Amino acid sequence: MKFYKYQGTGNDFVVIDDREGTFQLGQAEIAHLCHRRFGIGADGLMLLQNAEGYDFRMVYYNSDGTEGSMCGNGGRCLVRFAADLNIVQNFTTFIAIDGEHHAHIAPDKISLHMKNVAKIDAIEGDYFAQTGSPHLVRFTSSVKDENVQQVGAAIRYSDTFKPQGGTNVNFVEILEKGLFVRTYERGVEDETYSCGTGVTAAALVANSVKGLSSPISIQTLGGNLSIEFKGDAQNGYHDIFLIGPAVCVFKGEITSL
Ligand SMILES: N[C@@H](CCC[C@H](N)C(=O)O)C(=O)O
Repeated sequence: MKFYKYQGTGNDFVVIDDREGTFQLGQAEIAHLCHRRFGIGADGLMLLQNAEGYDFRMVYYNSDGTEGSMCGNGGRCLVRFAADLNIVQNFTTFIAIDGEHHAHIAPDKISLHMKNVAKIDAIEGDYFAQTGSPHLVRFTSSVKDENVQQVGAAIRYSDTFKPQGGTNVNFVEILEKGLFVRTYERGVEDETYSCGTGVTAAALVANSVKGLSSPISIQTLGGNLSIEFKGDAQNGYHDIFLIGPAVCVFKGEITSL
């Protein structure tokens, strides 16, 4: 089976062209391919499939092999893949697990339209937003000193989030210009270098609670992103764009599973 490897600010993905609809691997096999010792190594695996009325369908699996909710960086990488395959050029409309998305394509960046966010919830001193995936946002004065793995896992598996299948957890420091965000990702069960739906949640919460205005620059361990949006916490957020680089790293052939 032929595969491609893409990354967007260090959030990395195995990508498969499944327009013929022949992909049949199960959870254990997907987890194996994403394993960084025994497989290709990635935060997730994505399929690009045909979808009537759209340029393509995005199917996203976390690195543990479970089907994930929306992945913002994955969406940006799959748009780049569709452009590399010449399925789309400057603009695309595609369908993902959380509904329709469109994106603008430039050589150095993909601007991905994210779903509207109706509200921000305050939860025990933290904040929660659903940006296609569930995200807790915790402000901190020094994000580099946070134990993202340990504290993130404790929140992800806490009783508060258990009924809804857990949550992703973002630690957010306000910088002179923008935010520095580190994310514990559900389904990877570790910190990733960047999380698109996570930085989107962080930006909207920063607007709602700290008054930062659009566009908001985001620093992650894997590089820089930008979030544009309209609206506010009272009336909800719309026209939200996740903007940043997405590139093909290499391609190859899967020879054993
Ligand atoms: N890396 C992603 C988020 C992926 C979804 C998440 N792990 C989940 O299933 O909750 C992003 O860039 O948004």
